[in-house]
Amino acid sequence: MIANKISPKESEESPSENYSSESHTNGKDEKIHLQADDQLHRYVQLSWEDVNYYASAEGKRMHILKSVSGHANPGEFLAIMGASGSGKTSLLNILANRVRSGNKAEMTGSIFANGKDAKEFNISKYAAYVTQDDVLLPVLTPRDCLEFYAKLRRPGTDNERLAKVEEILNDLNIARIADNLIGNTMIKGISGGEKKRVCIGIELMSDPCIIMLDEPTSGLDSYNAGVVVDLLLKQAAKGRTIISTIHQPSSNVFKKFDKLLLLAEGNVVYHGPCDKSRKYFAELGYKCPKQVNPADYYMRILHITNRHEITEEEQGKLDLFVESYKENHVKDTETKYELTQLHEIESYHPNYWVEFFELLRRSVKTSAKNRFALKLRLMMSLLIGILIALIFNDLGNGEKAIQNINGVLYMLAIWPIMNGNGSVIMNYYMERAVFLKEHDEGLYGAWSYFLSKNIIDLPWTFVAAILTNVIVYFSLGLNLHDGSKFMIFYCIYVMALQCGMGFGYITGFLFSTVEAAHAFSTIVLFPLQAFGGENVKINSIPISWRWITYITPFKWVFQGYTVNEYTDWEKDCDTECDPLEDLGWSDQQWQGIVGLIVLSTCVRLIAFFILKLQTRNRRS
Ligand SMILES: Nc1ncnc2c1ncn2[C@@H]1O[C@H](COP(=O)(O)OP(=O)(O)OP(=O)(O)O)[C@@H](O)[C@H]1O
Repeated sequence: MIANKISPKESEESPSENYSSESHTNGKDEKIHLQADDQLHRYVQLSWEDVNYYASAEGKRMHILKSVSGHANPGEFLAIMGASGSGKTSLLNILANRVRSGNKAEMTGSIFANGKDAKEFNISKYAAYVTQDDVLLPVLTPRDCLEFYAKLRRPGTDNERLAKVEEILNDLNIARIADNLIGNTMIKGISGGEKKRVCIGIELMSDPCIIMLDEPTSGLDSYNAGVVVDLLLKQAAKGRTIISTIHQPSSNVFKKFDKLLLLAEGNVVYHGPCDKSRKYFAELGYKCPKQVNPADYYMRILHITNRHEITEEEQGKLDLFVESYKENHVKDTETKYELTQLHEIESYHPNYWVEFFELLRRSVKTSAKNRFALKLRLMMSLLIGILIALIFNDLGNGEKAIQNINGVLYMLAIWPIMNGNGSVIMNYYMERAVFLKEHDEGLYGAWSYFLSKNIIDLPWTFVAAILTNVIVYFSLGLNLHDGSKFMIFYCIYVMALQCGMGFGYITGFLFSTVEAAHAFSTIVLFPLQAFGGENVKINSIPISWRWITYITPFKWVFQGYTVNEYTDWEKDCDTECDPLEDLGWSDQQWQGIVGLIVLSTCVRLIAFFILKLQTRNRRS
């Protein structure tokens, strides 16, 4: 075999943009050439030199990767193996350009793609990354997922996109289950191996030259692990470069890998053909018995019980492996594929409206397919309506009626705000991981996502509101002076739901766990209820605290309801009572409504600002 090392300088000097020199092969004609006019169809050899990675945690600086060098060829499957904590994922993330040097982490070294320094262009345009967790929406089908990605990642006509979806479904052997729900622990769906194939399919949608995968077989039985590896080998056979971290492969799976990179405590201890690894370790005095899985054997000999207190024996073994590798390793970058100079390519980006429309379409699908959530929401609205109607069954007359009506109206102010807030938090956390992944990948922007969420919320708020409103309003006989009274009441209720949802978005976007979001929204909304005008009269709130009445949605909703109810009120009242004056506000209907609109708008703008800030921080 011919060992060679090609510097980026050499490649730049290459006259025909062909970076591979004649010395690569016995003759140029043996190379597999690029398909004509297909810019995406590049064969990419990734190599990395002297990569060091340091990270700080709890005041300690750790040297995670120690002068790691290596390469991955097009048409080959490179498996990165090593004990837990050896640095496999760190290396993969660095190669995928997912690690930035900063306060807590520092990375040195160079990465080249076909000889060109990856700092000079964005390697992620050529590479796809499949995370260890399957980040998918459980209520969609594999076809839904692929079609969504096809729309946002692929140029061309709809027919061409659909043809690509079919091609990938067939390639990955998931056409048979393409219309089944993906599922999760609550919803019965496709198997773990099939989910992993959907994740790979999603990445194939952008025709990547390199596919990087973080432990794609973890959690799968040996049969399914074999299926996933076979499918990846099929992709390698098309000239793609496959780099994958692998945890405990079976012997059957192990022998399928073309190349192996073994890490121990951040050091490379073997990098070369997988089938030659047995011989290599045998020569060092560590002969893997015939009937033993080499992957298990290597893990055993490389195992370190406690990396903070390495024993002498462990250190001796580690030194032997590291030094032997340094002395004996011969770099073999020969490949049968034509390697051309890479340059920055423009990824396909549809305009905002396409992003928005596709997100909206997906939200409609997820809402329609999530029948349980839909039924639950409707049942809740119905039950709350019936409960309030039963509790306030007899409103009475005079001052008693005022007290009861205030009570029922205040409950109808609290419920939609709390309900809107809670439902948004629950919904957002169900899809948060998917949103963040897709946004990080640049599939769509925060604006398209936020707008689509706000639009999809609308029909639900109208339906949920009408159920509760009709039951309560008519069974209790609230003000029916004319038809507009009910409509105003209904609109205020819908706006209250919308405002509550806005609060839900703020807390959802602020916190990374659903528990923290619920706790925070309770801490904020609960005290705000006290300033709504029913518990403590506005006039008796100290002046220095009165500003809170402007930012509490409960007050604006309650004011809107009460003005609507008590103007043209037809209940008997013995005393000279004026319920509105008593509450501390005028009979101007517009005040409550305008207050609510302004507050809802501010809340949504704040939510969007937080989302934008969070997503921008993540991307950078
Ligand atoms: N940003 C970071 N901050 C602190 N420690 C880190 C960071 N990145 C990696 N590490 C530490 O570096 C070591 C290697 O991590 P890495 O995830 O790369 O290992 P791994 O071989 O993939 O392990 P596993 O197989 O368990 O996933 C671990 O001890 C990990 O805790």
